[in-house]
This record gives sequence, C-alpha cells and structure tokens, in this order.
Amino acid sequence: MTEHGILSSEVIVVATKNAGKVKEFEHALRKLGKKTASLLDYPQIPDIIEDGDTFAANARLKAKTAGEALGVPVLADDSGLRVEALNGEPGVYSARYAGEGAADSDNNAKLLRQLDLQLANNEKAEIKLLPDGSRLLSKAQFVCALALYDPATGDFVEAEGTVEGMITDKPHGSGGFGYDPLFWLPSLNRGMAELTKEEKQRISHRGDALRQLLPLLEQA
Ligand SMILES: O=P(O)(O)OP(=O)(O)OP(=O)(O)OC[C@H]1O[C@@H](n2cnc3c(O)ncnc32)[C@H](O)[C@@H]1O
Ligand SMILES: [Mg+2]
Repeated sequence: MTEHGILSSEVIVVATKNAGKVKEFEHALRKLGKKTASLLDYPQIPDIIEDGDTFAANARLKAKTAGEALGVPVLADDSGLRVEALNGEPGVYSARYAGEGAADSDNNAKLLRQLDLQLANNEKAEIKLLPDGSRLLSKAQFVCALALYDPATGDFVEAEGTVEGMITDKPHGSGGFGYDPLFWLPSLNRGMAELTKEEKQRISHRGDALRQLLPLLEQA
C-alpha cells in the first residue's frame, strides 16, 4: 500500500477562506500529526467562482484551482444546508443566501424569514417546541463534500458526509460558525453551536466526510 502524496506531507493545504472551517480542519488534522494551511495563507490566489450545480462539483473546482496554482495536492470542502420545508434550499447557495458576500448573521436572518413565509402558508406544518419555548421549524441536513486534487496525477479522491437536524427559531450556543446557531440536534438535545469542536467533529457532516476520505487516501 502506498501513501498518497498528501498524507506524506507535514502540512495539508485546504482550499478554503472560511476561518470556521479552517479551525475544524486544524482540530481534525492535528490528531493525525499534520499542520493545516488554507487560502487565507495564500492571498495571491484569486477568489474561486463556485458555479457548480452540486457540492461535489464545487469542491472539485476549488481543489483543482488551488492545486494547479500551488503545485501541491489540495483538499477542498464545499458544504451547506438543505432545509426540508424550503425544498432543499439554500443548498449550494448557502454561503450567498442573503446575497454575494453575505455575513453568517444575514444568511441566518434570511433563513428564518423564508421559513416564516413558508410556514405561514402551510396549514399542515407541524411546529414542535423545545423546553425553552423555541420552535423547531423544519427538518434540515448539513452536507459536506470533500475533494482532494493531486496536480501531479490529475486525480481526485472524494467523499460526502451529512448530519440530520432541525432548524430552530432562536439561536442556541456560541460555538461553530455559519448556520450552527440555528441547527438543533434532537438526538443530542443540543444545538450544533453548543458542542465543543471535538463533539462537533464526531457528529457533523464534515467529520463524517473526513472519516470516509481518510481511508481512501491511505489506499490511493
Ligand atoms: O468556499 P470556502 O472558501 O470554503 O468558504 P465558504 O464559507 O464560502 O464555504 P462554502 O462555499 O462551502 O459555503 C458553505 C456555506 O454553508 C455554511 N456551512 C458550511 N458548513 C457549516 C457548518 O459546519 N456549520 C454551519 N454552517 C456551515 C457556511 O457558513 C456557508 O454559508
Ligand atoms: Mg464558498
């Protein structure tokens, strides 16, 4: 069995500019004895236009663009939220749901507005309550597509992970990033933003995708 290029290197480059993702990759890769670099360390690489129709296509796009620019194997993450009552929205548009360059707070506010509109028109909608009085508005799923691109071979190694939960109408917790404060985990009876990094990695879409990807890298 040969070790894939990326696993023999001390530093793993992740093609992301999202500081929240960087912290999660640092946490996960530190356990493998690896350091993490990200596109925040390479400002000369221009913004990558994520125009794929799927999370996987966008992950490949980011990994290939950065891998070709840097000449080393690069890992990319494209992820987002699918909300059942919104027919899977915001999906691949999660980062720009409230517009290009939107802050997490803008995207969260738009998510609650859209759910309000949708549920007001839906008499069949069943709203559950948490003990603190906040409402569970809809089933939802986080998805994370990971792609590793090796510019030496032109090959990709890919994996996709998910986690199921519910959208709450009030934020819970101050950890994580993005939509985490509105993502409730009924199985744990806690919000995603209430988990430690270790706990989030154990149950999250990103942790799931990484656990699938690592054995594939060892075999590649
Ligand atoms: O493309 P890069 O540079 O990696 O950074 P980004 O923030 O634009 O990342 P994506 O294009 O993959 O968009 C992901 C969106 O989904 C959200 N998201 C992804 N993973 C999440 C997580 O673990 N918790 C909460 N929100 C998450 C995130 O806040 C973005 O709005
Ligand atoms: Mg992005």
